[in-house]
Amino acid sequence: MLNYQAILEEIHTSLKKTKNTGEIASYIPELANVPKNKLGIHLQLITGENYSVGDASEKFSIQSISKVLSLAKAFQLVGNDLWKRVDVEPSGNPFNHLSLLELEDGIPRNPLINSGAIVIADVLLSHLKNPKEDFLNFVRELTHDETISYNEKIAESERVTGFNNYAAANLLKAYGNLQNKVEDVLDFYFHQCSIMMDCRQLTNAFFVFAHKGKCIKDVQHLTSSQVKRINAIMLTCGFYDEAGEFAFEVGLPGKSGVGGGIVALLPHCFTIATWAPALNPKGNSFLGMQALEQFTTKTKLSIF
Ligand SMILES: NC(=O)CC[C@H](N)C(=O)O
Repeated sequence: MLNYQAILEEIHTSLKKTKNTGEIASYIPELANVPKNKLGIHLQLITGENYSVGDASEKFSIQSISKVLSLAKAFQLVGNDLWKRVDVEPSGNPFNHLSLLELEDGIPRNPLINSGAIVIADVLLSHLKNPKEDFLNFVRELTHDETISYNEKIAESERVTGFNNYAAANLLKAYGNLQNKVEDVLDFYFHQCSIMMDCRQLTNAFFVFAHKGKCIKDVQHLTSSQVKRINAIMLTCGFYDEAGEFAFEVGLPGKSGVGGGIVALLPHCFTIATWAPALNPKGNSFLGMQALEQFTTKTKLSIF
């Protein structure tokens, strides 16, 4: 039997000694206020045991990690029709690149790059009565946690500096792949990215992807086929142009965000979340990637 607590502590100790060459994302000014040296890891086994180390109970902005949750809600609402508007291929490009979007007639490569997530936001706007409220309720239902909320300051900070996302949304609109107003879709998108969670809450939220669509309280939210597809998209697209590297080093489906969070999972076994806000040049947490590499190497638990 593995001593998970001891393993997490070993990883934490070793990474605290590592020179952190990552940089905090400052293109969203409000994110730049977070101390660089934070490091938290939380592990939740499918059997319900929990293990924590470091700053695992401090909340941070989940940013692009929210794209998996919005994808899950949209997939639940419209099923396979979703794939008419967004593809499922890795982009091999940074999360905010637009060149492929133009080459491919306004169909984003996948739902986890910004343009793809903006299309998903548009789908949710068209299908939810009170989009921001209903989406937040979905996240709260998955986690059974009413304390999870948007961070209005971060959403506003991104709105006033989000020129690249405005460009993406306008391009999508020009190609006829947005039904709602650019401003409304982006308002929803900036809010979903601003959601605050700690590492433990993230392992609760992503439990559904490790447990055939059932959340921590055993309620079925997605079919096992939907979960299989979402996990495949996380594995191939969850880390943008570093998805190959993450599969190679860690070997788990997962998702990163520019707030410094990463969540990953082994189907039928566990979910794990890390938070270390300084990012590598590809926009993924510098220490978080290493923490997860060490975890799957030490435990020999990966999908491969
Ligand atoms: N990779 C990320 O976390 C990016 C999300 C961020 N809100 C953006 O759109 O730029």
